[in-house]
Amino acid sequence: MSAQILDGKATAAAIKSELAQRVAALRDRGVLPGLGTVLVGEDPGSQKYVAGKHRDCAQVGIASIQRELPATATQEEIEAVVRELNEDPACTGYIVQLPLPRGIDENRILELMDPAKDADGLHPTNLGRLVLNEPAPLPCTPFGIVTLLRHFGVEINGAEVVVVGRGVTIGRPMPLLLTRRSENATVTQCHTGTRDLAAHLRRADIVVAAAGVPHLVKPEDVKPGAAVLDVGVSRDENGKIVGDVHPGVAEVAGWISPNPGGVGPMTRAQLLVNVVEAAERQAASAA
Ligand SMILES: Nc1nc(=O)c2c([nH]1)NC[C@@H]1CN(c3ccc(C(=O)N[C@@H](CCC(=O)O)C(=O)O)cc3)C=[N+]21
Repeated sequence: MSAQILDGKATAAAIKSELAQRVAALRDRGVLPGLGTVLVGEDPGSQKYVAGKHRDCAQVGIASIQRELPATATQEEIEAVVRELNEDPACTGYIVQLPLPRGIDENRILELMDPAKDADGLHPTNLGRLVLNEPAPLPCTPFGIVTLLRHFGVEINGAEVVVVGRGVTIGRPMPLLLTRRSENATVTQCHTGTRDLAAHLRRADIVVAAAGVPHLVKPEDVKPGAAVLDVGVSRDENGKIVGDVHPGVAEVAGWISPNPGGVGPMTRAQLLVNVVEAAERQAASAA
């Protein structure tokens, strides 16, 4: 038996076609959503992701505002671009592509962003709102994972979930989303300090593997029928994506997200959701 595929590419396409209608309605009211991206340095992976985001924008009718700085950019130069996007009415939402070059204070950059334009949901005010159960743009990857599970009818309510990883973009916010009353999961967060990862994994109905360790989740550690989400995007020597989930897991799991084609496209789709919702709110408060 082989796991059912949590097809992020197809699900993202469905979300994008719904968003295209909402963007058309906004444009009829004279509002044009615009996504800004700030890319610092020449990392080929980051360039590829940012290019993908602008391609998605074109598909749904969102304007693209691209800002690129060299790897040698200073803290002050990056902050100047952030201030410029905060002021630019054409930019209704934006992201600063992470990681930033060494020596740059990432948190200070995130904090400087206008939280109303935070398309990633990573501004401290918006992460705080998530903790406080207040409406806010949600971090795109955790949001995309919840949407993907819902789309395929994977039961989240009452599920035992193991999140592997404690990074700021996925590992830390993921349990906050999953433990809301609307999701109602029980979550264990594992990380490099976890004594017996396999023991936790074996009990999980849903595994979110976001450690960035190639093939960390092995077939023998997965409960038969579990849903396994592969968030890792390590690269092998040929530049090919290697996930956190061993390919053999597909023979044990009930559902598995392919990588590529799973969580990545969902992340991008939820980014567009955040941009459109920010534009809708900005239009409502201007009216
Ligand atoms: N401020 C910020 N926000 C982010 O959302 C953010 C970031 N920084 N830094 C880097 C990570 C990485 N990330 C990905 C998004 C889409 C794919 C994606 O769509 N991947 C395709 C394949 C792409 C390929 O083949 O390289 C797929 O999975 O099918 C991957 C990775 C967003 N990130």
